[in-house]
Amino acid sequence: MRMLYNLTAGEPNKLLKPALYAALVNVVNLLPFALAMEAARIIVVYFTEPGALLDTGRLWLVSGVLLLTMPLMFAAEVLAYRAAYRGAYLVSAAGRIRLAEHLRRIPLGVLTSRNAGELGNTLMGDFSLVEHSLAHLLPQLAGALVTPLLAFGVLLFWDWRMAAAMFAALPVAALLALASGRLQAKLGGAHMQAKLEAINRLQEYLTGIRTIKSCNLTGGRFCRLERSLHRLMMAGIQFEGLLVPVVMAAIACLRAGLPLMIFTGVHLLAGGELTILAFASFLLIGTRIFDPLTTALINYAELTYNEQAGRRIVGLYRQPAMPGNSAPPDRHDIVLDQVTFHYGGSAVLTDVSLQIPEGALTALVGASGSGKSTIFRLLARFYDPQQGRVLFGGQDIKSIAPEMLLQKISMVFQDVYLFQGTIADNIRMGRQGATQPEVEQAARGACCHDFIIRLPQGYDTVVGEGGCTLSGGEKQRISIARALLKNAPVVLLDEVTAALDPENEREIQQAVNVLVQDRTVIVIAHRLKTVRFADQIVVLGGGSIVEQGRHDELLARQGLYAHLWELQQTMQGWKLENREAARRS
Ligand SMILES: Nc1ncnc2c1ncn2[C@@H]1O[C@H](COP(=O)(O)OP(=O)(O)OP(=O)(O)O)[C@@H](O)[C@H]1O
Repeated sequence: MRMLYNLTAGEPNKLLKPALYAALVNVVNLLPFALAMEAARIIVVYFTEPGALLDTGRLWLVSGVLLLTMPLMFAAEVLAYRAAYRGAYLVSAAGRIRLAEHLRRIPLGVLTSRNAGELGNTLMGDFSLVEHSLAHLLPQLAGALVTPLLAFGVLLFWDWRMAAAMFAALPVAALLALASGRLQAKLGGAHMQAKLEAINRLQEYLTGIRTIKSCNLTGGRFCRLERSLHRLMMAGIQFEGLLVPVVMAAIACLRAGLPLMIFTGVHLLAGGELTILAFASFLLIGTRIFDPLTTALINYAELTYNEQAGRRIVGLYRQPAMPGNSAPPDRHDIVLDQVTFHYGGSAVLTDVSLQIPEGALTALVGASGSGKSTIFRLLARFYDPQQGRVLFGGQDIKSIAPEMLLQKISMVFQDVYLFQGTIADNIRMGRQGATQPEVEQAARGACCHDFIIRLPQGYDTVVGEGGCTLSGGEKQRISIARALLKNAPVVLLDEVTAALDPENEREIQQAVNVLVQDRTVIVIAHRLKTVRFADQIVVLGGGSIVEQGRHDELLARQGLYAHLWELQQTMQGWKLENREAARRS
């Protein structure tokens, strides 16, 4: 039952209709066979019973009915085909959307613990295997079992000795099939693992191709990919090589029923315990009955492999979504109340308490790895803290629906991802349904209108994968335009001007100034001079808040902030001196 549940990606009820139709097809397909048997009986009677006449009237009737069964078989096949395909495509299409939706609602940590290639494979590859099982394998299996079961019932009634001989080897074949299922699960798991690793290596190779080329790593990196592809090949060979003999042995066992039945038939015939007609009928049935059973055996082996794909899908469905379904309040102050958080290892934040007033600019500073981005992730509820609370407008954010919370927050990161589509579409991601003038107004505010209209297709220029490439500064301004269009009351800003040329920096600073007006702003500052005028500066270190206050207060305290400030001032001087020295030499 669990296998069926997994194979249908948690929707076994969707299998009912296709399986019923498949069984119907198999029953209808028995009709010509039964009619042929009746024709054979009429002819045998004519030849074996002295003085018997050839019943041509009945033979005509049998032929007529046989003709009529053809459209019936056709109709049954079409119905079964449609039921199977529709059911399968509906399950996979709706399932993919449902899973993608669900992924949005589960903690980011669950997703980042898996590779993007692995998730992509589940959404596409695993659903394809489920689709194939639903459209072909399961209906075929259901149908393939109906015919022999029916036949066994009829034959048992007719002559139990012949029926028993015909199916004598079935239990051994069934045991071998179960063993092949186990083997399939084990080897199939290893094969799937090798496949996922190859997908991940391929993705790594393609994503990092620029770095690989620039570092001249082509040889080394290609080896990694080549090794994983080789492992995949070996896993495939092992999988097929070990499994095929077991499946073939099960099929051979099954087919051994035919000679067994013939021996029994000859023995009974010689003893006068079986008529020629019965023997001929058993022979006829015997040559046909093992084909569906062979199909069932092969399908079972394949289904065991596909079940793992279904199990991965069901496993993701079962990941609990983040709790909370109430709307966020209208207040926009934020509080971290004794927050402790870790990603699975040691704590990144320990007992951190922080008040972020509404409408104020709060800057987070500290050494690399001190937990600045982690605080962002907690505020946006990508993760929930293990201890303590994050309060948004006085309300615990665990009770707020994640997507409703995100409506209140705009985020601008250093790494901007542009989706495949036009520039207008990319800005409109801030607010779906925004009009073209609204998009342009946001672009003007973010100082990107001028460069956009200089592009060949203006706002309709395609960017992202395969599209036009924008510079880092241009991408950042697009992401600020998105945030402006979203018009959220809280802005999380990862210092976006780092590593930009002065012209870009000036434009972005201008755009940021528009974005942060009258909003609650939390900014991660890498260069302290950019947040000199913040309402409060929070200095992080060793997983907790080391200092907190305004720029001047912190400088006067002569603590970590003053030290960092001093360091950054010296760094600038050092660079200039060295350039000067380089010029002189
Ligand atoms: N997804 C993750 N899984 C495990 N550990 C993580 C994860 N993200 C961050 N960390 C670890 O948590 C610590 C804090 O990381 P975080 O990104 O919050 O620091 P940061 O102050 O923003 O650093 P930077 O200034 O370099 O961006 C680091 O030691 C980092 O290695």
